[in-house]
Amino acid sequence: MLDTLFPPHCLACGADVMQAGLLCATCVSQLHLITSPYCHRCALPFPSRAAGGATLTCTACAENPPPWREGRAAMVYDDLPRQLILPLKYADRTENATLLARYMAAAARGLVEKDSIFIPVPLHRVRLFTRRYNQAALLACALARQTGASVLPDGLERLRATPALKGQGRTRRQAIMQGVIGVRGHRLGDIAGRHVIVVDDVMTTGATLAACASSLLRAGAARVDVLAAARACGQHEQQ
Ligand SMILES: O=P(O)(O)OC[C@H]1O[C@@H](O)[C@H](O)[C@@H]1O
Repeated sequence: MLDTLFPPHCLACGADVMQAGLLCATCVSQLHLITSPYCHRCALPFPSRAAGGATLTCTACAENPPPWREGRAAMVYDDLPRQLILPLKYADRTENATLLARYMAAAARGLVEKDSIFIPVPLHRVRLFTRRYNQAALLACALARQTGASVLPDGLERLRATPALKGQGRTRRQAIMQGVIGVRGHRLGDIAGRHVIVVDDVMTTGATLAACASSLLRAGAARVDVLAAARACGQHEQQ
């Protein structure tokens, strides 16, 4: 009945689909899912297994290892993921989180244990007030529903408002994120000794996820991994 009144549409292009919450076949074929081989620290796809060396680690991560243990991302951040993530972030298309989380859960296979906790990258309270929701928290909650692991949507907080990272290089992004993320005091007991997976929509340089991972490790998390819906790389790095 509802499908007759509101026929389901592809979440990216709007074409008719059989079931709500999905992509049409054409859009699915445009997704570049990140499958092996990729850098195990930052999820950067490698052109070949040999390119990652014996440890499957990219040069940037080998030279400057990130604070987290493993990094995964579901897809390359190119045109199609942009059509899902930007509306999720800026146009109230919150239903896109469920679909993206499905791809993220697949990318995180083998990483999520039943006692793992998903914690989203936090928004500053002013940004949260204007946007009314945190897109990373929606992804983390959908991941928890889909995997059976737990979620702490308010585990981390952004201690001060930061300028947009779009268009900024790695060094500037790291400087902007310095000391910006903290663990909420009332969540310290939930985090100490636990395996945490930090969740975000996009990983570009990893500066944001690194700030989160460092705070969680300082707060006593036993292990921190990171999981993004999309990994910006190459010509798609500016977002
Ligand atoms: O910190 P890096 O990985 O450079 O940039 C990714 C961040 O920049 C934001 O737009 C994204 O939502 C994400 O939080």
